[in-house]
Amino acid sequence: MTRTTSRDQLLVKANTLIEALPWLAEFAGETMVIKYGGNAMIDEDLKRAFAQDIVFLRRVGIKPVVVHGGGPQISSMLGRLGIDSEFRGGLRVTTAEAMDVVRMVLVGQVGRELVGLINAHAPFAVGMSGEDGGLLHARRRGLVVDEEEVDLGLVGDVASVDPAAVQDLIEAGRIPVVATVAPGPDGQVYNVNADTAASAIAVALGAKRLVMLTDVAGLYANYPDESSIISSISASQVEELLPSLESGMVPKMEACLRAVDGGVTSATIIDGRVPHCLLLEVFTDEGIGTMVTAREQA
Ligand SMILES: Nc1ncnc2c1ncn2[C@@H]1O[C@H](COP(=O)(O)OP(=O)(O)O)[C@@H](O)[C@H]1O
Ligand SMILES: CC(=O)N[C@@H](CCC(=O)OP(=O)(O)O)C(=O)O
Repeated sequence: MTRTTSRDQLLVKANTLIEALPWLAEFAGETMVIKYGGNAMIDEDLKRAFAQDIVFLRRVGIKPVVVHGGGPQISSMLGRLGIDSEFRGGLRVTTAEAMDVVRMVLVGQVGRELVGLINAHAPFAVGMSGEDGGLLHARRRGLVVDEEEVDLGLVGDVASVDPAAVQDLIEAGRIPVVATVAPGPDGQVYNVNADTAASAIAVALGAKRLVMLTDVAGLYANYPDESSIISSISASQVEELLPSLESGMVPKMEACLRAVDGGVTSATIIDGRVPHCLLLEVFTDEGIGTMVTAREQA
């Protein structure tokens, strides 16, 4: 067989690999929490590319922990079952009936699918939920809109994280894949927003990075004005922007803030619609998406 790749093409390939070199050194042995949003799970090729990226991280000595969402998948199942649901402040108002569906879809459907996609490469992935090994404990989450308390039903905030079960899996060379439902003090299971849970888990694990895949190119200062995309922003600047943000971006930016305030070096949102976005973010100099960094020192 004759080789058809030109010398220039070979050079581009070699340069791409070499560009990764400092990042491989920087992140080897570090824990990275990757939040995979339901809106980024749009087609089979993208999901397979995501699984490849996760296995890539693991193969180069990074310790990936996947925390997944599944909002659109939950909405679709609720629709099929004829159960209404609405969002307030980016959070799903969750009745007891809806909670059964949330748990079924996140643990039994989305989580299973991701485990299968990763394990098509090697048997690394182990699925779990916030209920397993006491990973997450929830408390009822309140929301105030226009100075009025909104009842979100069975929506939980993270009260505490016990990362031991996740650490055991990491030590064994596994990749934990976490669905974000969690028990409360009353024994009731709560629906925890996946951004919120990913951030709390990243802090508890002392993760180096939190990376969140979603369905936009990043944070826009003035959404959806494309020219207002932000590549890097400090936690204090995010805090100033928060009151002007809408829908799913509110819990997402709050989660980024909590992560960097809790010691995670950076929290980045990236465009999950771009194939291999995770590799591009972690192993290229420019990265993609919006990186939230620690507050400026006073
Ligand atoms: N300022 C903003 N910048 C980017 N996206 C925004 C902004 N304000 C609101 N959004 C919305 O937030 C959505 C992402 O949040 P969400 O739907 O919760 O995603 P995911 O399922 O990935 O967690 C985007 O699709 C976009 O419609
Ligand atoms: C309280 C709350 O809103 N929970 C989310 C949990 C799933 C999630 O967060 O999914 P994404 O990451 O895909 O948005 C929900 O019910 O949709």
